[in-house]
Amino acid sequence: MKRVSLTQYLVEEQRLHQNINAELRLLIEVVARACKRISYSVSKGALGEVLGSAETENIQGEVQKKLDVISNEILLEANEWGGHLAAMASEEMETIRQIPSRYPMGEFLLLFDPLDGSSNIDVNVSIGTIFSVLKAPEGMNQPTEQDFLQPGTAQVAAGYAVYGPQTMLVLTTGNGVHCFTLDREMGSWVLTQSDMQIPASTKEFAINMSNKRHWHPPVQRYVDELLAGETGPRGKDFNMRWIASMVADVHRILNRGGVFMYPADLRDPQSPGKLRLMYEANPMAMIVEQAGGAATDGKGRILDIPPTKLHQRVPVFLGSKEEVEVVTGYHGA
Ligand SMILES: O=P(O)(O)OC[C@H]1O[C@](O)(COP(=O)(O)O)[C@@H](O)[C@@H]1O
Ligand SMILES: [Mg+2]
Ligand SMILES: [Mg+2]
Repeated sequence: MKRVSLTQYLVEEQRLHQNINAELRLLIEVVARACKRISYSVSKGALGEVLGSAETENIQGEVQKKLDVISNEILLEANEWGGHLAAMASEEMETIRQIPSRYPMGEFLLLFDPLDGSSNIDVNVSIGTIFSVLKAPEGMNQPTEQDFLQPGTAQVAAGYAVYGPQTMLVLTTGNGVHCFTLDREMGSWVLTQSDMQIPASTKEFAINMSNKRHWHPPVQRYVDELLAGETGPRGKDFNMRWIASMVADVHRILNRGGVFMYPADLRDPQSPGKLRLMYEANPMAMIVEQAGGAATDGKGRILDIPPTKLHQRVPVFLGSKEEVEVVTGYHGA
């Protein structure tokens, strides 16, 4: 097998499509290097004293795990001196992080969920890192939070690393979705899947069923029909999977299809769901669409949502196109 490294892929992509300039390539390489470091910390577990709670709270009011904090620090430190970024935003930080003035300011904005699936850290189940890249507005002096509030369609790149049995990096720069596997001996990312495609139809769904009694009627109806199986209105049996790490659930769907749902529910009518638009929904929606799938908030395309705040939450329905269309249709879209 001819081995293609991440750098070779990025250089070739620029040669063919002119969509990854040197600054963007550097940014992606720095993020990938940071993910490699996070992967090493994750794999050390108790030996590296990285498990357990940090006993601090993040801006979302969630108790942080040590690895949430460590991963956030790794990504901040790796990116602040690179010269490719104007500023960063993280699920774990209240507001944006400027690049220190001693470093040159670059043309991109980076957003990340440094450690996705925190509840799985201490039980050795797949977790990940999600990132999104936007262009900084032209002529900007010091970036502000407002500069980050761009719709998902404005993303120039999105990706995630999944720390599972293998560590993988899944990336899109708007020209298909490609997967790189970390070769630990060589310390390099090797292209192992090109042009990943999500099958349009599926017999698998992913949702946290324990919230069923709180769901809105369209979600109740949709999932009841799936559960009714072969003799129900859908005429086929569906299987269910729920890992509780979005990265791992989306990675499965990219590989064999499926529909992933995290709806808003009746518990808190003010809260539009659990997942965060800027760090989770937008980058995953870009990846899923680039792989031929669909991603909506039940009403419309996630990538078209105009963000109003950095830590905004949204309902999410994504994956195999036919199923996303059915559940979105039930919301009256
Ligand atoms: O525990 P629940 O309610 O099933 O939620 C699981 C969801 O929450 C998340 O873990 C949120 O991510 P964080 O760990 O980054 O907060 C998703 O990855 C996952 O899909
Ligand atoms: Mg997350
Ligand atoms: Mg997280």
